[in-house]
Amino acid sequence: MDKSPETRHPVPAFGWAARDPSGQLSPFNFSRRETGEDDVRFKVSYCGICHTDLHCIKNEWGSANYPLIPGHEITGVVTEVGSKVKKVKVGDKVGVGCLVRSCRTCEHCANDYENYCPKPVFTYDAPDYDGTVTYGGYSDYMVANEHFIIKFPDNMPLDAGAPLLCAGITVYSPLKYFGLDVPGTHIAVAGLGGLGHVAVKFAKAFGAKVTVISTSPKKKQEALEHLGADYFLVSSDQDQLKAAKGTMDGIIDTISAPHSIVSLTGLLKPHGKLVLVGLPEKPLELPAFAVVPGRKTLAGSNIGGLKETQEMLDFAAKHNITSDIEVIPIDYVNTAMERLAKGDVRYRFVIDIGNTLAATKP
Ligand SMILES: NC(=O)c1ccc[n+]([C@@H]2O[C@H](COP(=O)([O-])OP(=O)(O)OC[C@H]3O[C@@H](n4cnc5c(N)ncnc54)[C@H](O)[C@@H]3O)[C@@H](O)[C@H]2O)c1
Ligand SMILES: [Zn+2]
Ligand SMILES: [Zn+2]
Repeated sequence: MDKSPETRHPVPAFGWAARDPSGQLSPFNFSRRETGEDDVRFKVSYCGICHTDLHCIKNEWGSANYPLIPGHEITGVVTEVGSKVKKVKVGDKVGVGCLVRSCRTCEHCANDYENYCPKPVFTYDAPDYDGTVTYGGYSDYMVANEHFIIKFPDNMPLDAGAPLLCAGITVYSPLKYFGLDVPGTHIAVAGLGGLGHVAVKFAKAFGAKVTVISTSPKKKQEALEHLGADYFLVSSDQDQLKAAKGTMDGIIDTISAPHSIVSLTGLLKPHGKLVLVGLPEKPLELPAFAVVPGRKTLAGSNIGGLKETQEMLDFAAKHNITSDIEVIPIDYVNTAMERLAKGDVRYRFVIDIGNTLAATKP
């Protein structure tokens, strides 16, 4: 097989790629496949910057292959559909999240959990079934099988809606699955970044009482007044942790860096559930005493299936939930990554691909 990214497929494409673990992104010519009979092609309008993009371009999980075009919160407008496509038509507003293929035959795919398929193809830096590598949404056009296309409701904006395709579903899915979507439940959200701030919005929409757990006291006023959280807890404040001990039904842990599990499980009621969605690059320490007394559950959750992603987006549209975003041009992306590493973003960077990418083409 032709290994050159530029000529591997018939359709020329352009994006920004990282070339090595410095994570610096720069213009990159590559190629995409033609629109197959089950495929949808769309012009990318916006792409969110997930912390996973940052972990990946810097090879923090040790699995990166370069050149790597990140981006899995991708929205745009359909430009071409294959002959068998029924879901959408040219001109429709659509999105693609973290997955672009799965086996579609295993028990997990059959149960709409493509995200737990043993043969998933992630949207970037993943081997596709034809042996080529996937490239993400910091690029001009996307092409994907219609099953992996999410339809955008009319009132859901393509910019502030984009982060829901990863951040949104990643927190919505565990709230539902672990029974934390019940009115009156006390939920904590640990880490108030891209995932965390939408977790607060979904938990409030489910009728929960919400505590934000953050390292930064500076975020308190905004969490309470703007995001609608009920309480705010500074994770380093032992007195506050003590006062909140044993009060929570569930915690969605979105923290991207190594941190203490035991100080979080201590906040749970007996039978409470701590659900990890953040993916720090180093192992977390788990003393048995964190979960055995009180029969607590420590669980994980990874994005969501396609049916649930559509359900999440429709729910968000109905409840006016979008991400709080800072829209940036593509040539700001390296600065945005530095700021994201420091937690300096309210709360998601979204790249204006549609209006800024083409001008950077060499
Ligand atoms: N499981 C999944 O399906 C999934 C999906 C998307 C992202 N992720 C992972 O989730 C994590 C968060 O992603 P994001 O895009 O929201 O990142 P983000 O950088 O926007 O948010 C992370 C937040 O955690 C805060 N934080 C760091 N250390 C903390 C501590 N000790 N206590 C409290 N807060 C702390 C940061 O200040 C930041 O606000 C990343 O590791 C990412 O890779 C997982
Ligand atoms: Zn993501
Ligand atoms: Zn499968």
